[in-house]
Amino acid sequence: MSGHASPEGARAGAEAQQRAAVAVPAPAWVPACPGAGKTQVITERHLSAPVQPLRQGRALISFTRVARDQMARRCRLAGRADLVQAPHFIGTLDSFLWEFLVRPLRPAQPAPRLLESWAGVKAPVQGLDRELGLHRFPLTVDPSVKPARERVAWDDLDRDTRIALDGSECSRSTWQRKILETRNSWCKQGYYTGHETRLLALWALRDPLASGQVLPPLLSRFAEVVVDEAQDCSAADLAILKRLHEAGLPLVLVGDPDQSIYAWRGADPQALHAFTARLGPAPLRLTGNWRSSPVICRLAATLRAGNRAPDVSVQQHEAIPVLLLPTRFAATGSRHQHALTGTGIVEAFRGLAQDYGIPPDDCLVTAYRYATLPGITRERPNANAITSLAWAHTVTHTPGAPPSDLTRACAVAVRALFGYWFPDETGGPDRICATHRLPLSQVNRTAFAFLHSLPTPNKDWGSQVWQAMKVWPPLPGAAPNGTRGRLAGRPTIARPTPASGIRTNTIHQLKGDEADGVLLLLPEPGSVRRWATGDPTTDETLRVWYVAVTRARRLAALAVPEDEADSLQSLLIGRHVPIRVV
Ligand SMILES: Nc1ncnc2c1ncn2[C@@H]1O[C@H](COP(=O)(O)OP(=O)(O)OP(=O)(O)O)[C@@H](O)[C@H]1O
Repeated sequence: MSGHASPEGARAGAEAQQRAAVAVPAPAWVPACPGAGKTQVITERHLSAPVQPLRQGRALISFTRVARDQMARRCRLAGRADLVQAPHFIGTLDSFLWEFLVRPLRPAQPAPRLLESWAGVKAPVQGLDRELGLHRFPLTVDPSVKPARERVAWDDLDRDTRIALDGSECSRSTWQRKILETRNSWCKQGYYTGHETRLLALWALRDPLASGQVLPPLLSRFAEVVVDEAQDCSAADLAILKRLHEAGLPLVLVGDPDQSIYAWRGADPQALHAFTARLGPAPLRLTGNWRSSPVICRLAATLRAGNRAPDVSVQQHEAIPVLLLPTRFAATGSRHQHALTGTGIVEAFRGLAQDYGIPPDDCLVTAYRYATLPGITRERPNANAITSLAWAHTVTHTPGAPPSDLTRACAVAVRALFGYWFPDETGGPDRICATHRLPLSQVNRTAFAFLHSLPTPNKDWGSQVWQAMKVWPPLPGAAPNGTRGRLAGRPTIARPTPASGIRTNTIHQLKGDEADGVLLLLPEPGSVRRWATGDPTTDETLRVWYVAVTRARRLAALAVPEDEADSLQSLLIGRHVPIRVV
């Protein structure tokens, strides 16, 4: 679209690209820039399906439940609730593989269940010199060997788990054996997560007998499978998709390789490139950015591989410069200080955004790591049980907490109470409820009331929680046994921040999101050198920053250590990015 000098030309060009992507026959590869309207294109493609009942459907696959819900909502809003139901399918890749390649081959009893993570059940790895939850050990699949090999992703352990393991006398291979043993025993009880789903899907597609069972129903059900955010596919995901493609399932992959930020979880840009090259005659590119201003498109171009020209900004023509905020970073996020005014960095950003007419609820503050974000209380993914419960407690005392957080908080409390009330039962909460005929609504109400009644987390919270657990009226069937189920340790409590009205989240959590104003915190010393000299092809951190700045519609702001501000300013001026140091 580089030939479209006028705004009208740019818009017409971007619209033509979108129309072409809506209509391209499968198999196809649609690489798209940030803000290209990928979700829009995929939904339009789906909405173009005839209204009469179809023998075959379309599957729309995404990586997050948020994206899934968004696509389903758009279909309903367009008056096409039929497109959300069979023979169509809208869901995550995990649930698609589970539904069509894995579950049909599992024994009917115990009823197979797909868990979001092992954190959903009480699954301790026991028998070694310390006990750690199974969910703390990420597993990966190597699809290049047959049968596909799995292993613990030791490099991806969180800090707490690494520290716990460093103190263990047992070797990594002993741990791995125990971890896989524990996992296998849960699979025998019918529980699986996305990892086992991939492993079993690969096996099913490679085994002639199994694939003879699962492929024909899949091929007859779907005329097309569209995969959104294809850059997030792991090597195992791609191996599965490749098999499906070879079996004749028409695939459309849509994605932005520059936004590939899951290498740590196995995403493999090279494998994606090799696979998509075989998909269609030529990629169908979307190069118009409907979200961001030209200044933001310029800024983003400095963070991506290949020195390509900035994307065309389709509908935003305001020239708010990039704001550069020299910052005194502190060890905790809530103490970061704006150097010029001495106020908190979020407060400073809030004022600046307001000067441009952007209200706080249209702003986002983001950083690579939770730890460096101003500390709204968030659920840490691998926290120990007492810290998770402290998080859950905070959620129930936060006015306007999002419903998804409340649901999770309730689940954390159910796990804690069930651990004490049903210490001998090995199944997940769903199975315990079924065994004791406990209605889920009653369980949730009880857990919520218990959580709400707890004192504010403090250093003696562990014993206070324990006292509260012991006296809370138990549900029918409860059989506590001594101190089993007592939550050990002290909670790690996030520092509450004064309500700024601004959303904060890590960049990985912001995928697909957008806001008028975005502040990216870059507290790590050396960030500017990395920006200037790093190669986004190999340096994932630069791609993560790319995702962050491309969330912004009108205003992008960067907080960097005071002594690095000058170099970032020169770097951006050298790349023709309008900038204002504030
Ligand atoms: N044809 C269009 N007309 C008007 N607005 C559009 C059009 N296409 C997309 N948009 C808007 O542009 C913004 C970006 O779209 P969307 O979120 O679908 O992009 P995306 O390709 O998924 O981006 P990313 O990968 O960066 O998350 C949205 O606000 C969307 O409503």
